[in-house]
Amino acid sequence: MTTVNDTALNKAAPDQSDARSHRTGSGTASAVRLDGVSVRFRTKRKDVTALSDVSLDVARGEFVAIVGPSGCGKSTLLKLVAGLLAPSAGAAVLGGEPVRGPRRDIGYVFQRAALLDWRSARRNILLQAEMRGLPAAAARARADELIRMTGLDGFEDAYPHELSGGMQQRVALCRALLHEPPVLLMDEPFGALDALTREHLNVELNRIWRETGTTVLLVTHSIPEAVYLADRVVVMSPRPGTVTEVIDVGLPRERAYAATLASAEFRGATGRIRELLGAAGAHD
Ligand SMILES: Nc1ncnc2c1ncn2[C@@H]1O[C@H](COP(=O)(O)OP(=O)(O)OP(=O)(O)O)[C@@H](O)[C@H]1O
Repeated sequence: MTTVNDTALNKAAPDQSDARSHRTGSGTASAVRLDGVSVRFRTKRKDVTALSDVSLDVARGEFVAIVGPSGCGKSTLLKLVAGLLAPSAGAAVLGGEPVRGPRRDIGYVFQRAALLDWRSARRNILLQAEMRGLPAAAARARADELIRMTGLDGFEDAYPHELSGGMQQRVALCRALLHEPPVLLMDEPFGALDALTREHLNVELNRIWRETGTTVLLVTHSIPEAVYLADRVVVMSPRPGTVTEVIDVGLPRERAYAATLASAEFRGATGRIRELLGAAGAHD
């Protein structure tokens, strides 16, 4: 398994993981792969098949968004990649290595920032380094870089209650990126924010993704958010979740917000996704 010591705070990490990463049949480096994955939950009352035969190949540096009706297994899919869940069938492969348990070479951002109230923004970010036993000076330098990148300068010493919801999510994003994970998993990270803040954070995330070169898997309920941010959008069916279609957005990676939303590619992709989700009876 790739450990944090292999990659953390090491500028050369992406190249190293490239050397290790699995090569697919087409010859592209694959950051995340799901091979015919199914997940079945057995509880006392009933069995639930959350995912059924899901296959997906995400290239290094790619941004993939996942949309689908509530309960179709989107969070389950991210947990599989993180190694927090084992598949009932099939396999997840991360950085060329089969996922056999919790992986440390990922960053995870959830809907709620889950910051520690008694720690400042900077010290919440540095928690990642403390938990991983990373060298303190390098971690502080990286935290400062991320604080600048996310526009949190001036708020480093503020406590969570002194930060807006959007700022708290920025802190959570910095914490998830501190150890320079090759793969960032985001589960509805902006779902609790107001529309304007969400828009700002979409623009920032697009820039941060381009600057860091991190592979991103984003679960979202927002079709415009998925299309604005992603190279490809995976549309899933109602439970048991399967891949209905993968939409290639076909936009350049650098995306001015208003111009992107007005583009034919954006309208085409959002229209197609609405059609697919509508056909599944899952979306207005
Ligand atoms: N630990 C668990 N035990 C039993 N069932 C579970 C467990 N985790 C998830 N499920 C079930 O698996 C299905 C998929 O859940 P999951 O949270 O992945 O869906 P989702 O697409 O992320 O939903 P939402 O969009 O509402 O967040 C649901 O029916 C859920 O009830």
